[in-house]
Amino acid sequence: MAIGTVESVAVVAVPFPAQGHLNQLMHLSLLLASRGLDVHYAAPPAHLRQARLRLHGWDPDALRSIRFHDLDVPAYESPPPDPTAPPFPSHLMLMLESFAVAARVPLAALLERLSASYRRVVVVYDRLNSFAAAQAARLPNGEAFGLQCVAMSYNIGWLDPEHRLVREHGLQFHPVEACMTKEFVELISRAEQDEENAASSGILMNTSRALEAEFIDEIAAHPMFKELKLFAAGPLNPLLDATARTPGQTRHECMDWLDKQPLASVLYVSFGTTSSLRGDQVAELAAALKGSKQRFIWVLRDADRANIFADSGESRHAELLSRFTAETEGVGLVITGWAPQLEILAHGATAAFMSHCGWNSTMESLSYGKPILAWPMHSDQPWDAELVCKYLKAGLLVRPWEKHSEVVPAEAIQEVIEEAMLPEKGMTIRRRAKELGEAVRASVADGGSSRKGLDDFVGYITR
Ligand SMILES: O=c1ccn([C@@H]2O[C@H](COP(=O)(O)OP(=O)(O)O[C@H]3O[C@H](CO)[C@@H](O)[C@H](O)[C@H]3O)[C@@H](O)[C@H]2O)c(=O)[nH]1
Repeated sequence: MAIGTVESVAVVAVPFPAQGHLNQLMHLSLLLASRGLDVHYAAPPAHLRQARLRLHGWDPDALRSIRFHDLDVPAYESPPPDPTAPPFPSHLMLMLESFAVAARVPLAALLERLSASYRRVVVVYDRLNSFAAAQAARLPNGEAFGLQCVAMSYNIGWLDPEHRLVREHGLQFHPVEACMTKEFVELISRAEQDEENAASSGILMNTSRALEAEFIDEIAAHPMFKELKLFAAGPLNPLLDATARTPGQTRHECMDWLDKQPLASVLYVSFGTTSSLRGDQVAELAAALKGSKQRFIWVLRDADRANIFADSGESRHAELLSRFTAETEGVGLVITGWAPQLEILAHGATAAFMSHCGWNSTMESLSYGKPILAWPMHSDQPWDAELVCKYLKAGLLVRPWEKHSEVVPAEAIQEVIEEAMLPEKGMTIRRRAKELGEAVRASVADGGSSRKGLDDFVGYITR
């Protein structure tokens, strides 16, 4: 597509500044750039750096196909997470509030500049950043689409926790106020209001009909959504092949260890980038991993700070770790830095994923056909755990949400690990996850529903 002519279309991606969101718009941006579109990705400087540094599943050279723009926001505090507090990442709120207010001005300036040289400016904003839709609406040639970064079925429960589909499938939608802070519920409500006022054209969904077809159809018919164009185009995360290698990237040392393990023998344990386990819970999990005698890779890190570069990288579990790694040498690995999650999940030696059920981890695990040992921590995660365990039947619950303020004892964790990992016991969920993995991969292949979703989106914005 020609650059800088009035004939062309510019896509401007405006991610919410937290890892689980930065990466989804980054994957989408790279997919759109690979279709020849001019893609601009705008975020505060530290978050641009973070998104590029933690790019996964893509050759880093692909980043050259996107133009990055700083959305300068005033300095914000970047405190460490408090592992003794409830697990919601409240330490990010100062930055998130400051971003929502301050990013409007530099974004408006960027959009005005682009508006003058492109036929159409398409703003794809994270739905938590609906202020960006309002900025697009001010342009004579602007159009806005929201990116839904969580499960589409989550919207059903949010709109109506007693919805027919929730009831019919025997699912439970836990009240949002019980899963996140009041401040964050307010932030979401403001975003919803902004989105409604800005009259966005539609929503792109990072989900696949292979997982959520009936929820997607229900949303499409809902009065709040039926005027919108909906495109289910997920998973946006790259699907690596069986070699589990990302072209152009240096392989993490844990992959050499995985190469030496038998097929489907390793449990991968990680809780994403917004949860920190209490010290006593870490000790119980360590005892369960050791007691289960299963091979494992455990990513033991605290939640990200608002500015990840303000973190020294030191682990508060150094003492436990030195003992634990000696006791489990040869059986497992602990990673305290950034783990190559996509490569680990793609690898044939990985059998299952103990996860907090962030939507990325859920999609990534299922797209690689790996069952989930679900241990939700906050926000949409309790719903994702319901979806995975009860609806898709590709997981086991480690801890029901009702017990979220309790420490889960080692015996209970170990029992679930054994159920999932031992050949005869875990067979059902492993088989089901494999089937889903195949269906998800088919949906992004030629002729698949998610491939069509992305094609339709590109066709629409370049009309
Ligand atoms: O060492 C690590 C740790 C994480 N990841 C990646 O980081 C992302 C983490 O995202 P996710 O699994 O969604 O967890 P969170 O970071 O907790 O995500 C936040 O954002 C999600 C999308 O909105 C929500 O579903 C979650 O509830 C919310 O906590 C995934 O792509 C992982 O592959 C790595 O590659 N290496």
